[in-house]
Amino acid sequence: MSSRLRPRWPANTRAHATSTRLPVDLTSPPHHSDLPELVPSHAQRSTIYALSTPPGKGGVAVVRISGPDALTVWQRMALVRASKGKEVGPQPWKMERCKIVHPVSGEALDDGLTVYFRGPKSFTTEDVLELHLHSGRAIVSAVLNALACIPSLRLAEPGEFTRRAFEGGRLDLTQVEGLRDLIDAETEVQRRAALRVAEGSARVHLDKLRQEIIECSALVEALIDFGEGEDLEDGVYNRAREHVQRVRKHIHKILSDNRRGEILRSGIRLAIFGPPNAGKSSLLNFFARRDAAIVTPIPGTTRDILELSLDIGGLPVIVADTAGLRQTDDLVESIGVERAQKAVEAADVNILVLSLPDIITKTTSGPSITIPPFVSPLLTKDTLVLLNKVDLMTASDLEIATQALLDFSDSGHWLVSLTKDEGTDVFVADFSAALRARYNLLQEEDVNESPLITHARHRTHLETALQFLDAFLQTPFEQRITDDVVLGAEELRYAAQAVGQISGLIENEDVLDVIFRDFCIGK
Ligand SMILES: Nc1nc2c(ncn2[C@@H]2O[C@H](COP(=O)(O)OP(=O)(O)OP(=O)(O)O)[C@@H](O)[C@H]2O)c(=O)[nH]1
Ligand SMILES: [K+]
Ligand SMILES: [Mg+2]
Repeated sequence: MSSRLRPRWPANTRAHATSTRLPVDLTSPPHHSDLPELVPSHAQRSTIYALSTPPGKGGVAVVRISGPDALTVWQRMALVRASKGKEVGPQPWKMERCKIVHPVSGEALDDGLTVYFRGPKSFTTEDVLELHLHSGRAIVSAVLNALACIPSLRLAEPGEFTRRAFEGGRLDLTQVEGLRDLIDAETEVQRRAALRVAEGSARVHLDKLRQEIIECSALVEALIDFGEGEDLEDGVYNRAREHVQRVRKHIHKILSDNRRGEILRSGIRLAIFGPPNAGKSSLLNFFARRDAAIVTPIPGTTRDILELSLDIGGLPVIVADTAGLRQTDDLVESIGVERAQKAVEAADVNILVLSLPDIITKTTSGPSITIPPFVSPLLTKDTLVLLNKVDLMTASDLEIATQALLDFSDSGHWLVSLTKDEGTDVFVADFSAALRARYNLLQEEDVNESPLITHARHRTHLETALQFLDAFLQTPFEQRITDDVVLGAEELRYAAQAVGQISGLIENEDVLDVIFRDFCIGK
């Protein structure tokens, strides 16, 4: 065996590799084991506590305690009536009625319930105690103050319970994000998608992907171990190459998802646009079911963009009402028109509102539709079109108009009267169906096909992985022999590492801090 290749991961290969060949410099060192140690020693851990339910008056408040002294807290603060012959101690995973008392004075603070979760079978994987109290300001603050009297305890940081669950290996980072998205979910679609991720759908998928890359790198490493100089088996190398090509294709497919997961998580950006007085603000108010925007018969009423986060047919949609598009000398209005154009370009979905009587013209050769000049540049094949004010049309005019509309829009158009509430039911049903179709949510079950990328962070790491795989594929076999097979294996390792980072393997502290900071205290 070549002595140059014998040490599998010489300390200097990384420096060589990152400075000359690799597309991205990952500052973390290459890992020898596939699964870096995630579980830190619990020995020096402090015991944390916090109120885990919203503060204020209510049925129940839950104070959560996690860490090595959870049991001590039970012993000092939970007064259980001991039945004869029974040993007094918490029965793990069972709710027990007790008096909650002050650990120093012994004064009764509340009559409540406790549950003791013995680690590692708990949310944080540590010993966890839950105190279920009556929810009231004085009760909760008395109990929190009492806990503060136990010297080894401290108040939890935001998201610290979840962070411990992550560090204990109970959740990977996608599950942590899924859990946060679940709590933040405002629509059915968001709730279902987040629940799937929290349950580990992305974790499983990514784990498999990472394993596949590791298998590729094992094949290449086999060459390093057994290859004899010029006689390296090209069969093995080609097998690895084919395998890498498959993985590359898979990642590429995940990345070409039209940002579906991210859009569903943060909301579909919908811009309402059209000429003045078409009924754009009326449409926003219709979606919102309240008078959110000013509606008047004066053209140019809306000047600035008005955005609302709404639930439309179970989908999260951020709806923007915009200024009517027209040529104007009014400075304020012209800024509004400019903003409207930008909003249309930035939106995920656009809906054009037109006043039907205003766009139908009767010519000698029959009726025709005229799209106002300011509007037509923004009209694309994906634009949805709402033809409003049908109540102002006579039945015969409407029939003529319908004929003229046949080939009007690829993505669908609807005839409505927003003031008379005509055609609006069909419109809402069709409109949300069109959105669902666009985001692959045709059936309820399709949500179970939850998107893999729900955060920009995931996309970044997958793109990095793709770059490493490409770097590997760029070098042909012949060059590998004379060049450096170790480098090829390393490129694959970096790719595996990048995928692993999505799950939180070797994610850096700053990134973790940002992710957990968005949780509230007690979660
Ligand atoms: N007859 C009739 N009038 C309508 C209908 N929808 C809206 N209108 C009226 O049309 C006028 C303009 O409506 P808006 O919602 O303010 O129109 P807009 O497109 O937001 O107008 P700008 O903000 O000025 O660009 C108001 O007087 C509405 O009451 C409809 O279906 N039928
Ligand atoms: K108006
Ligand atoms: Mg308006």
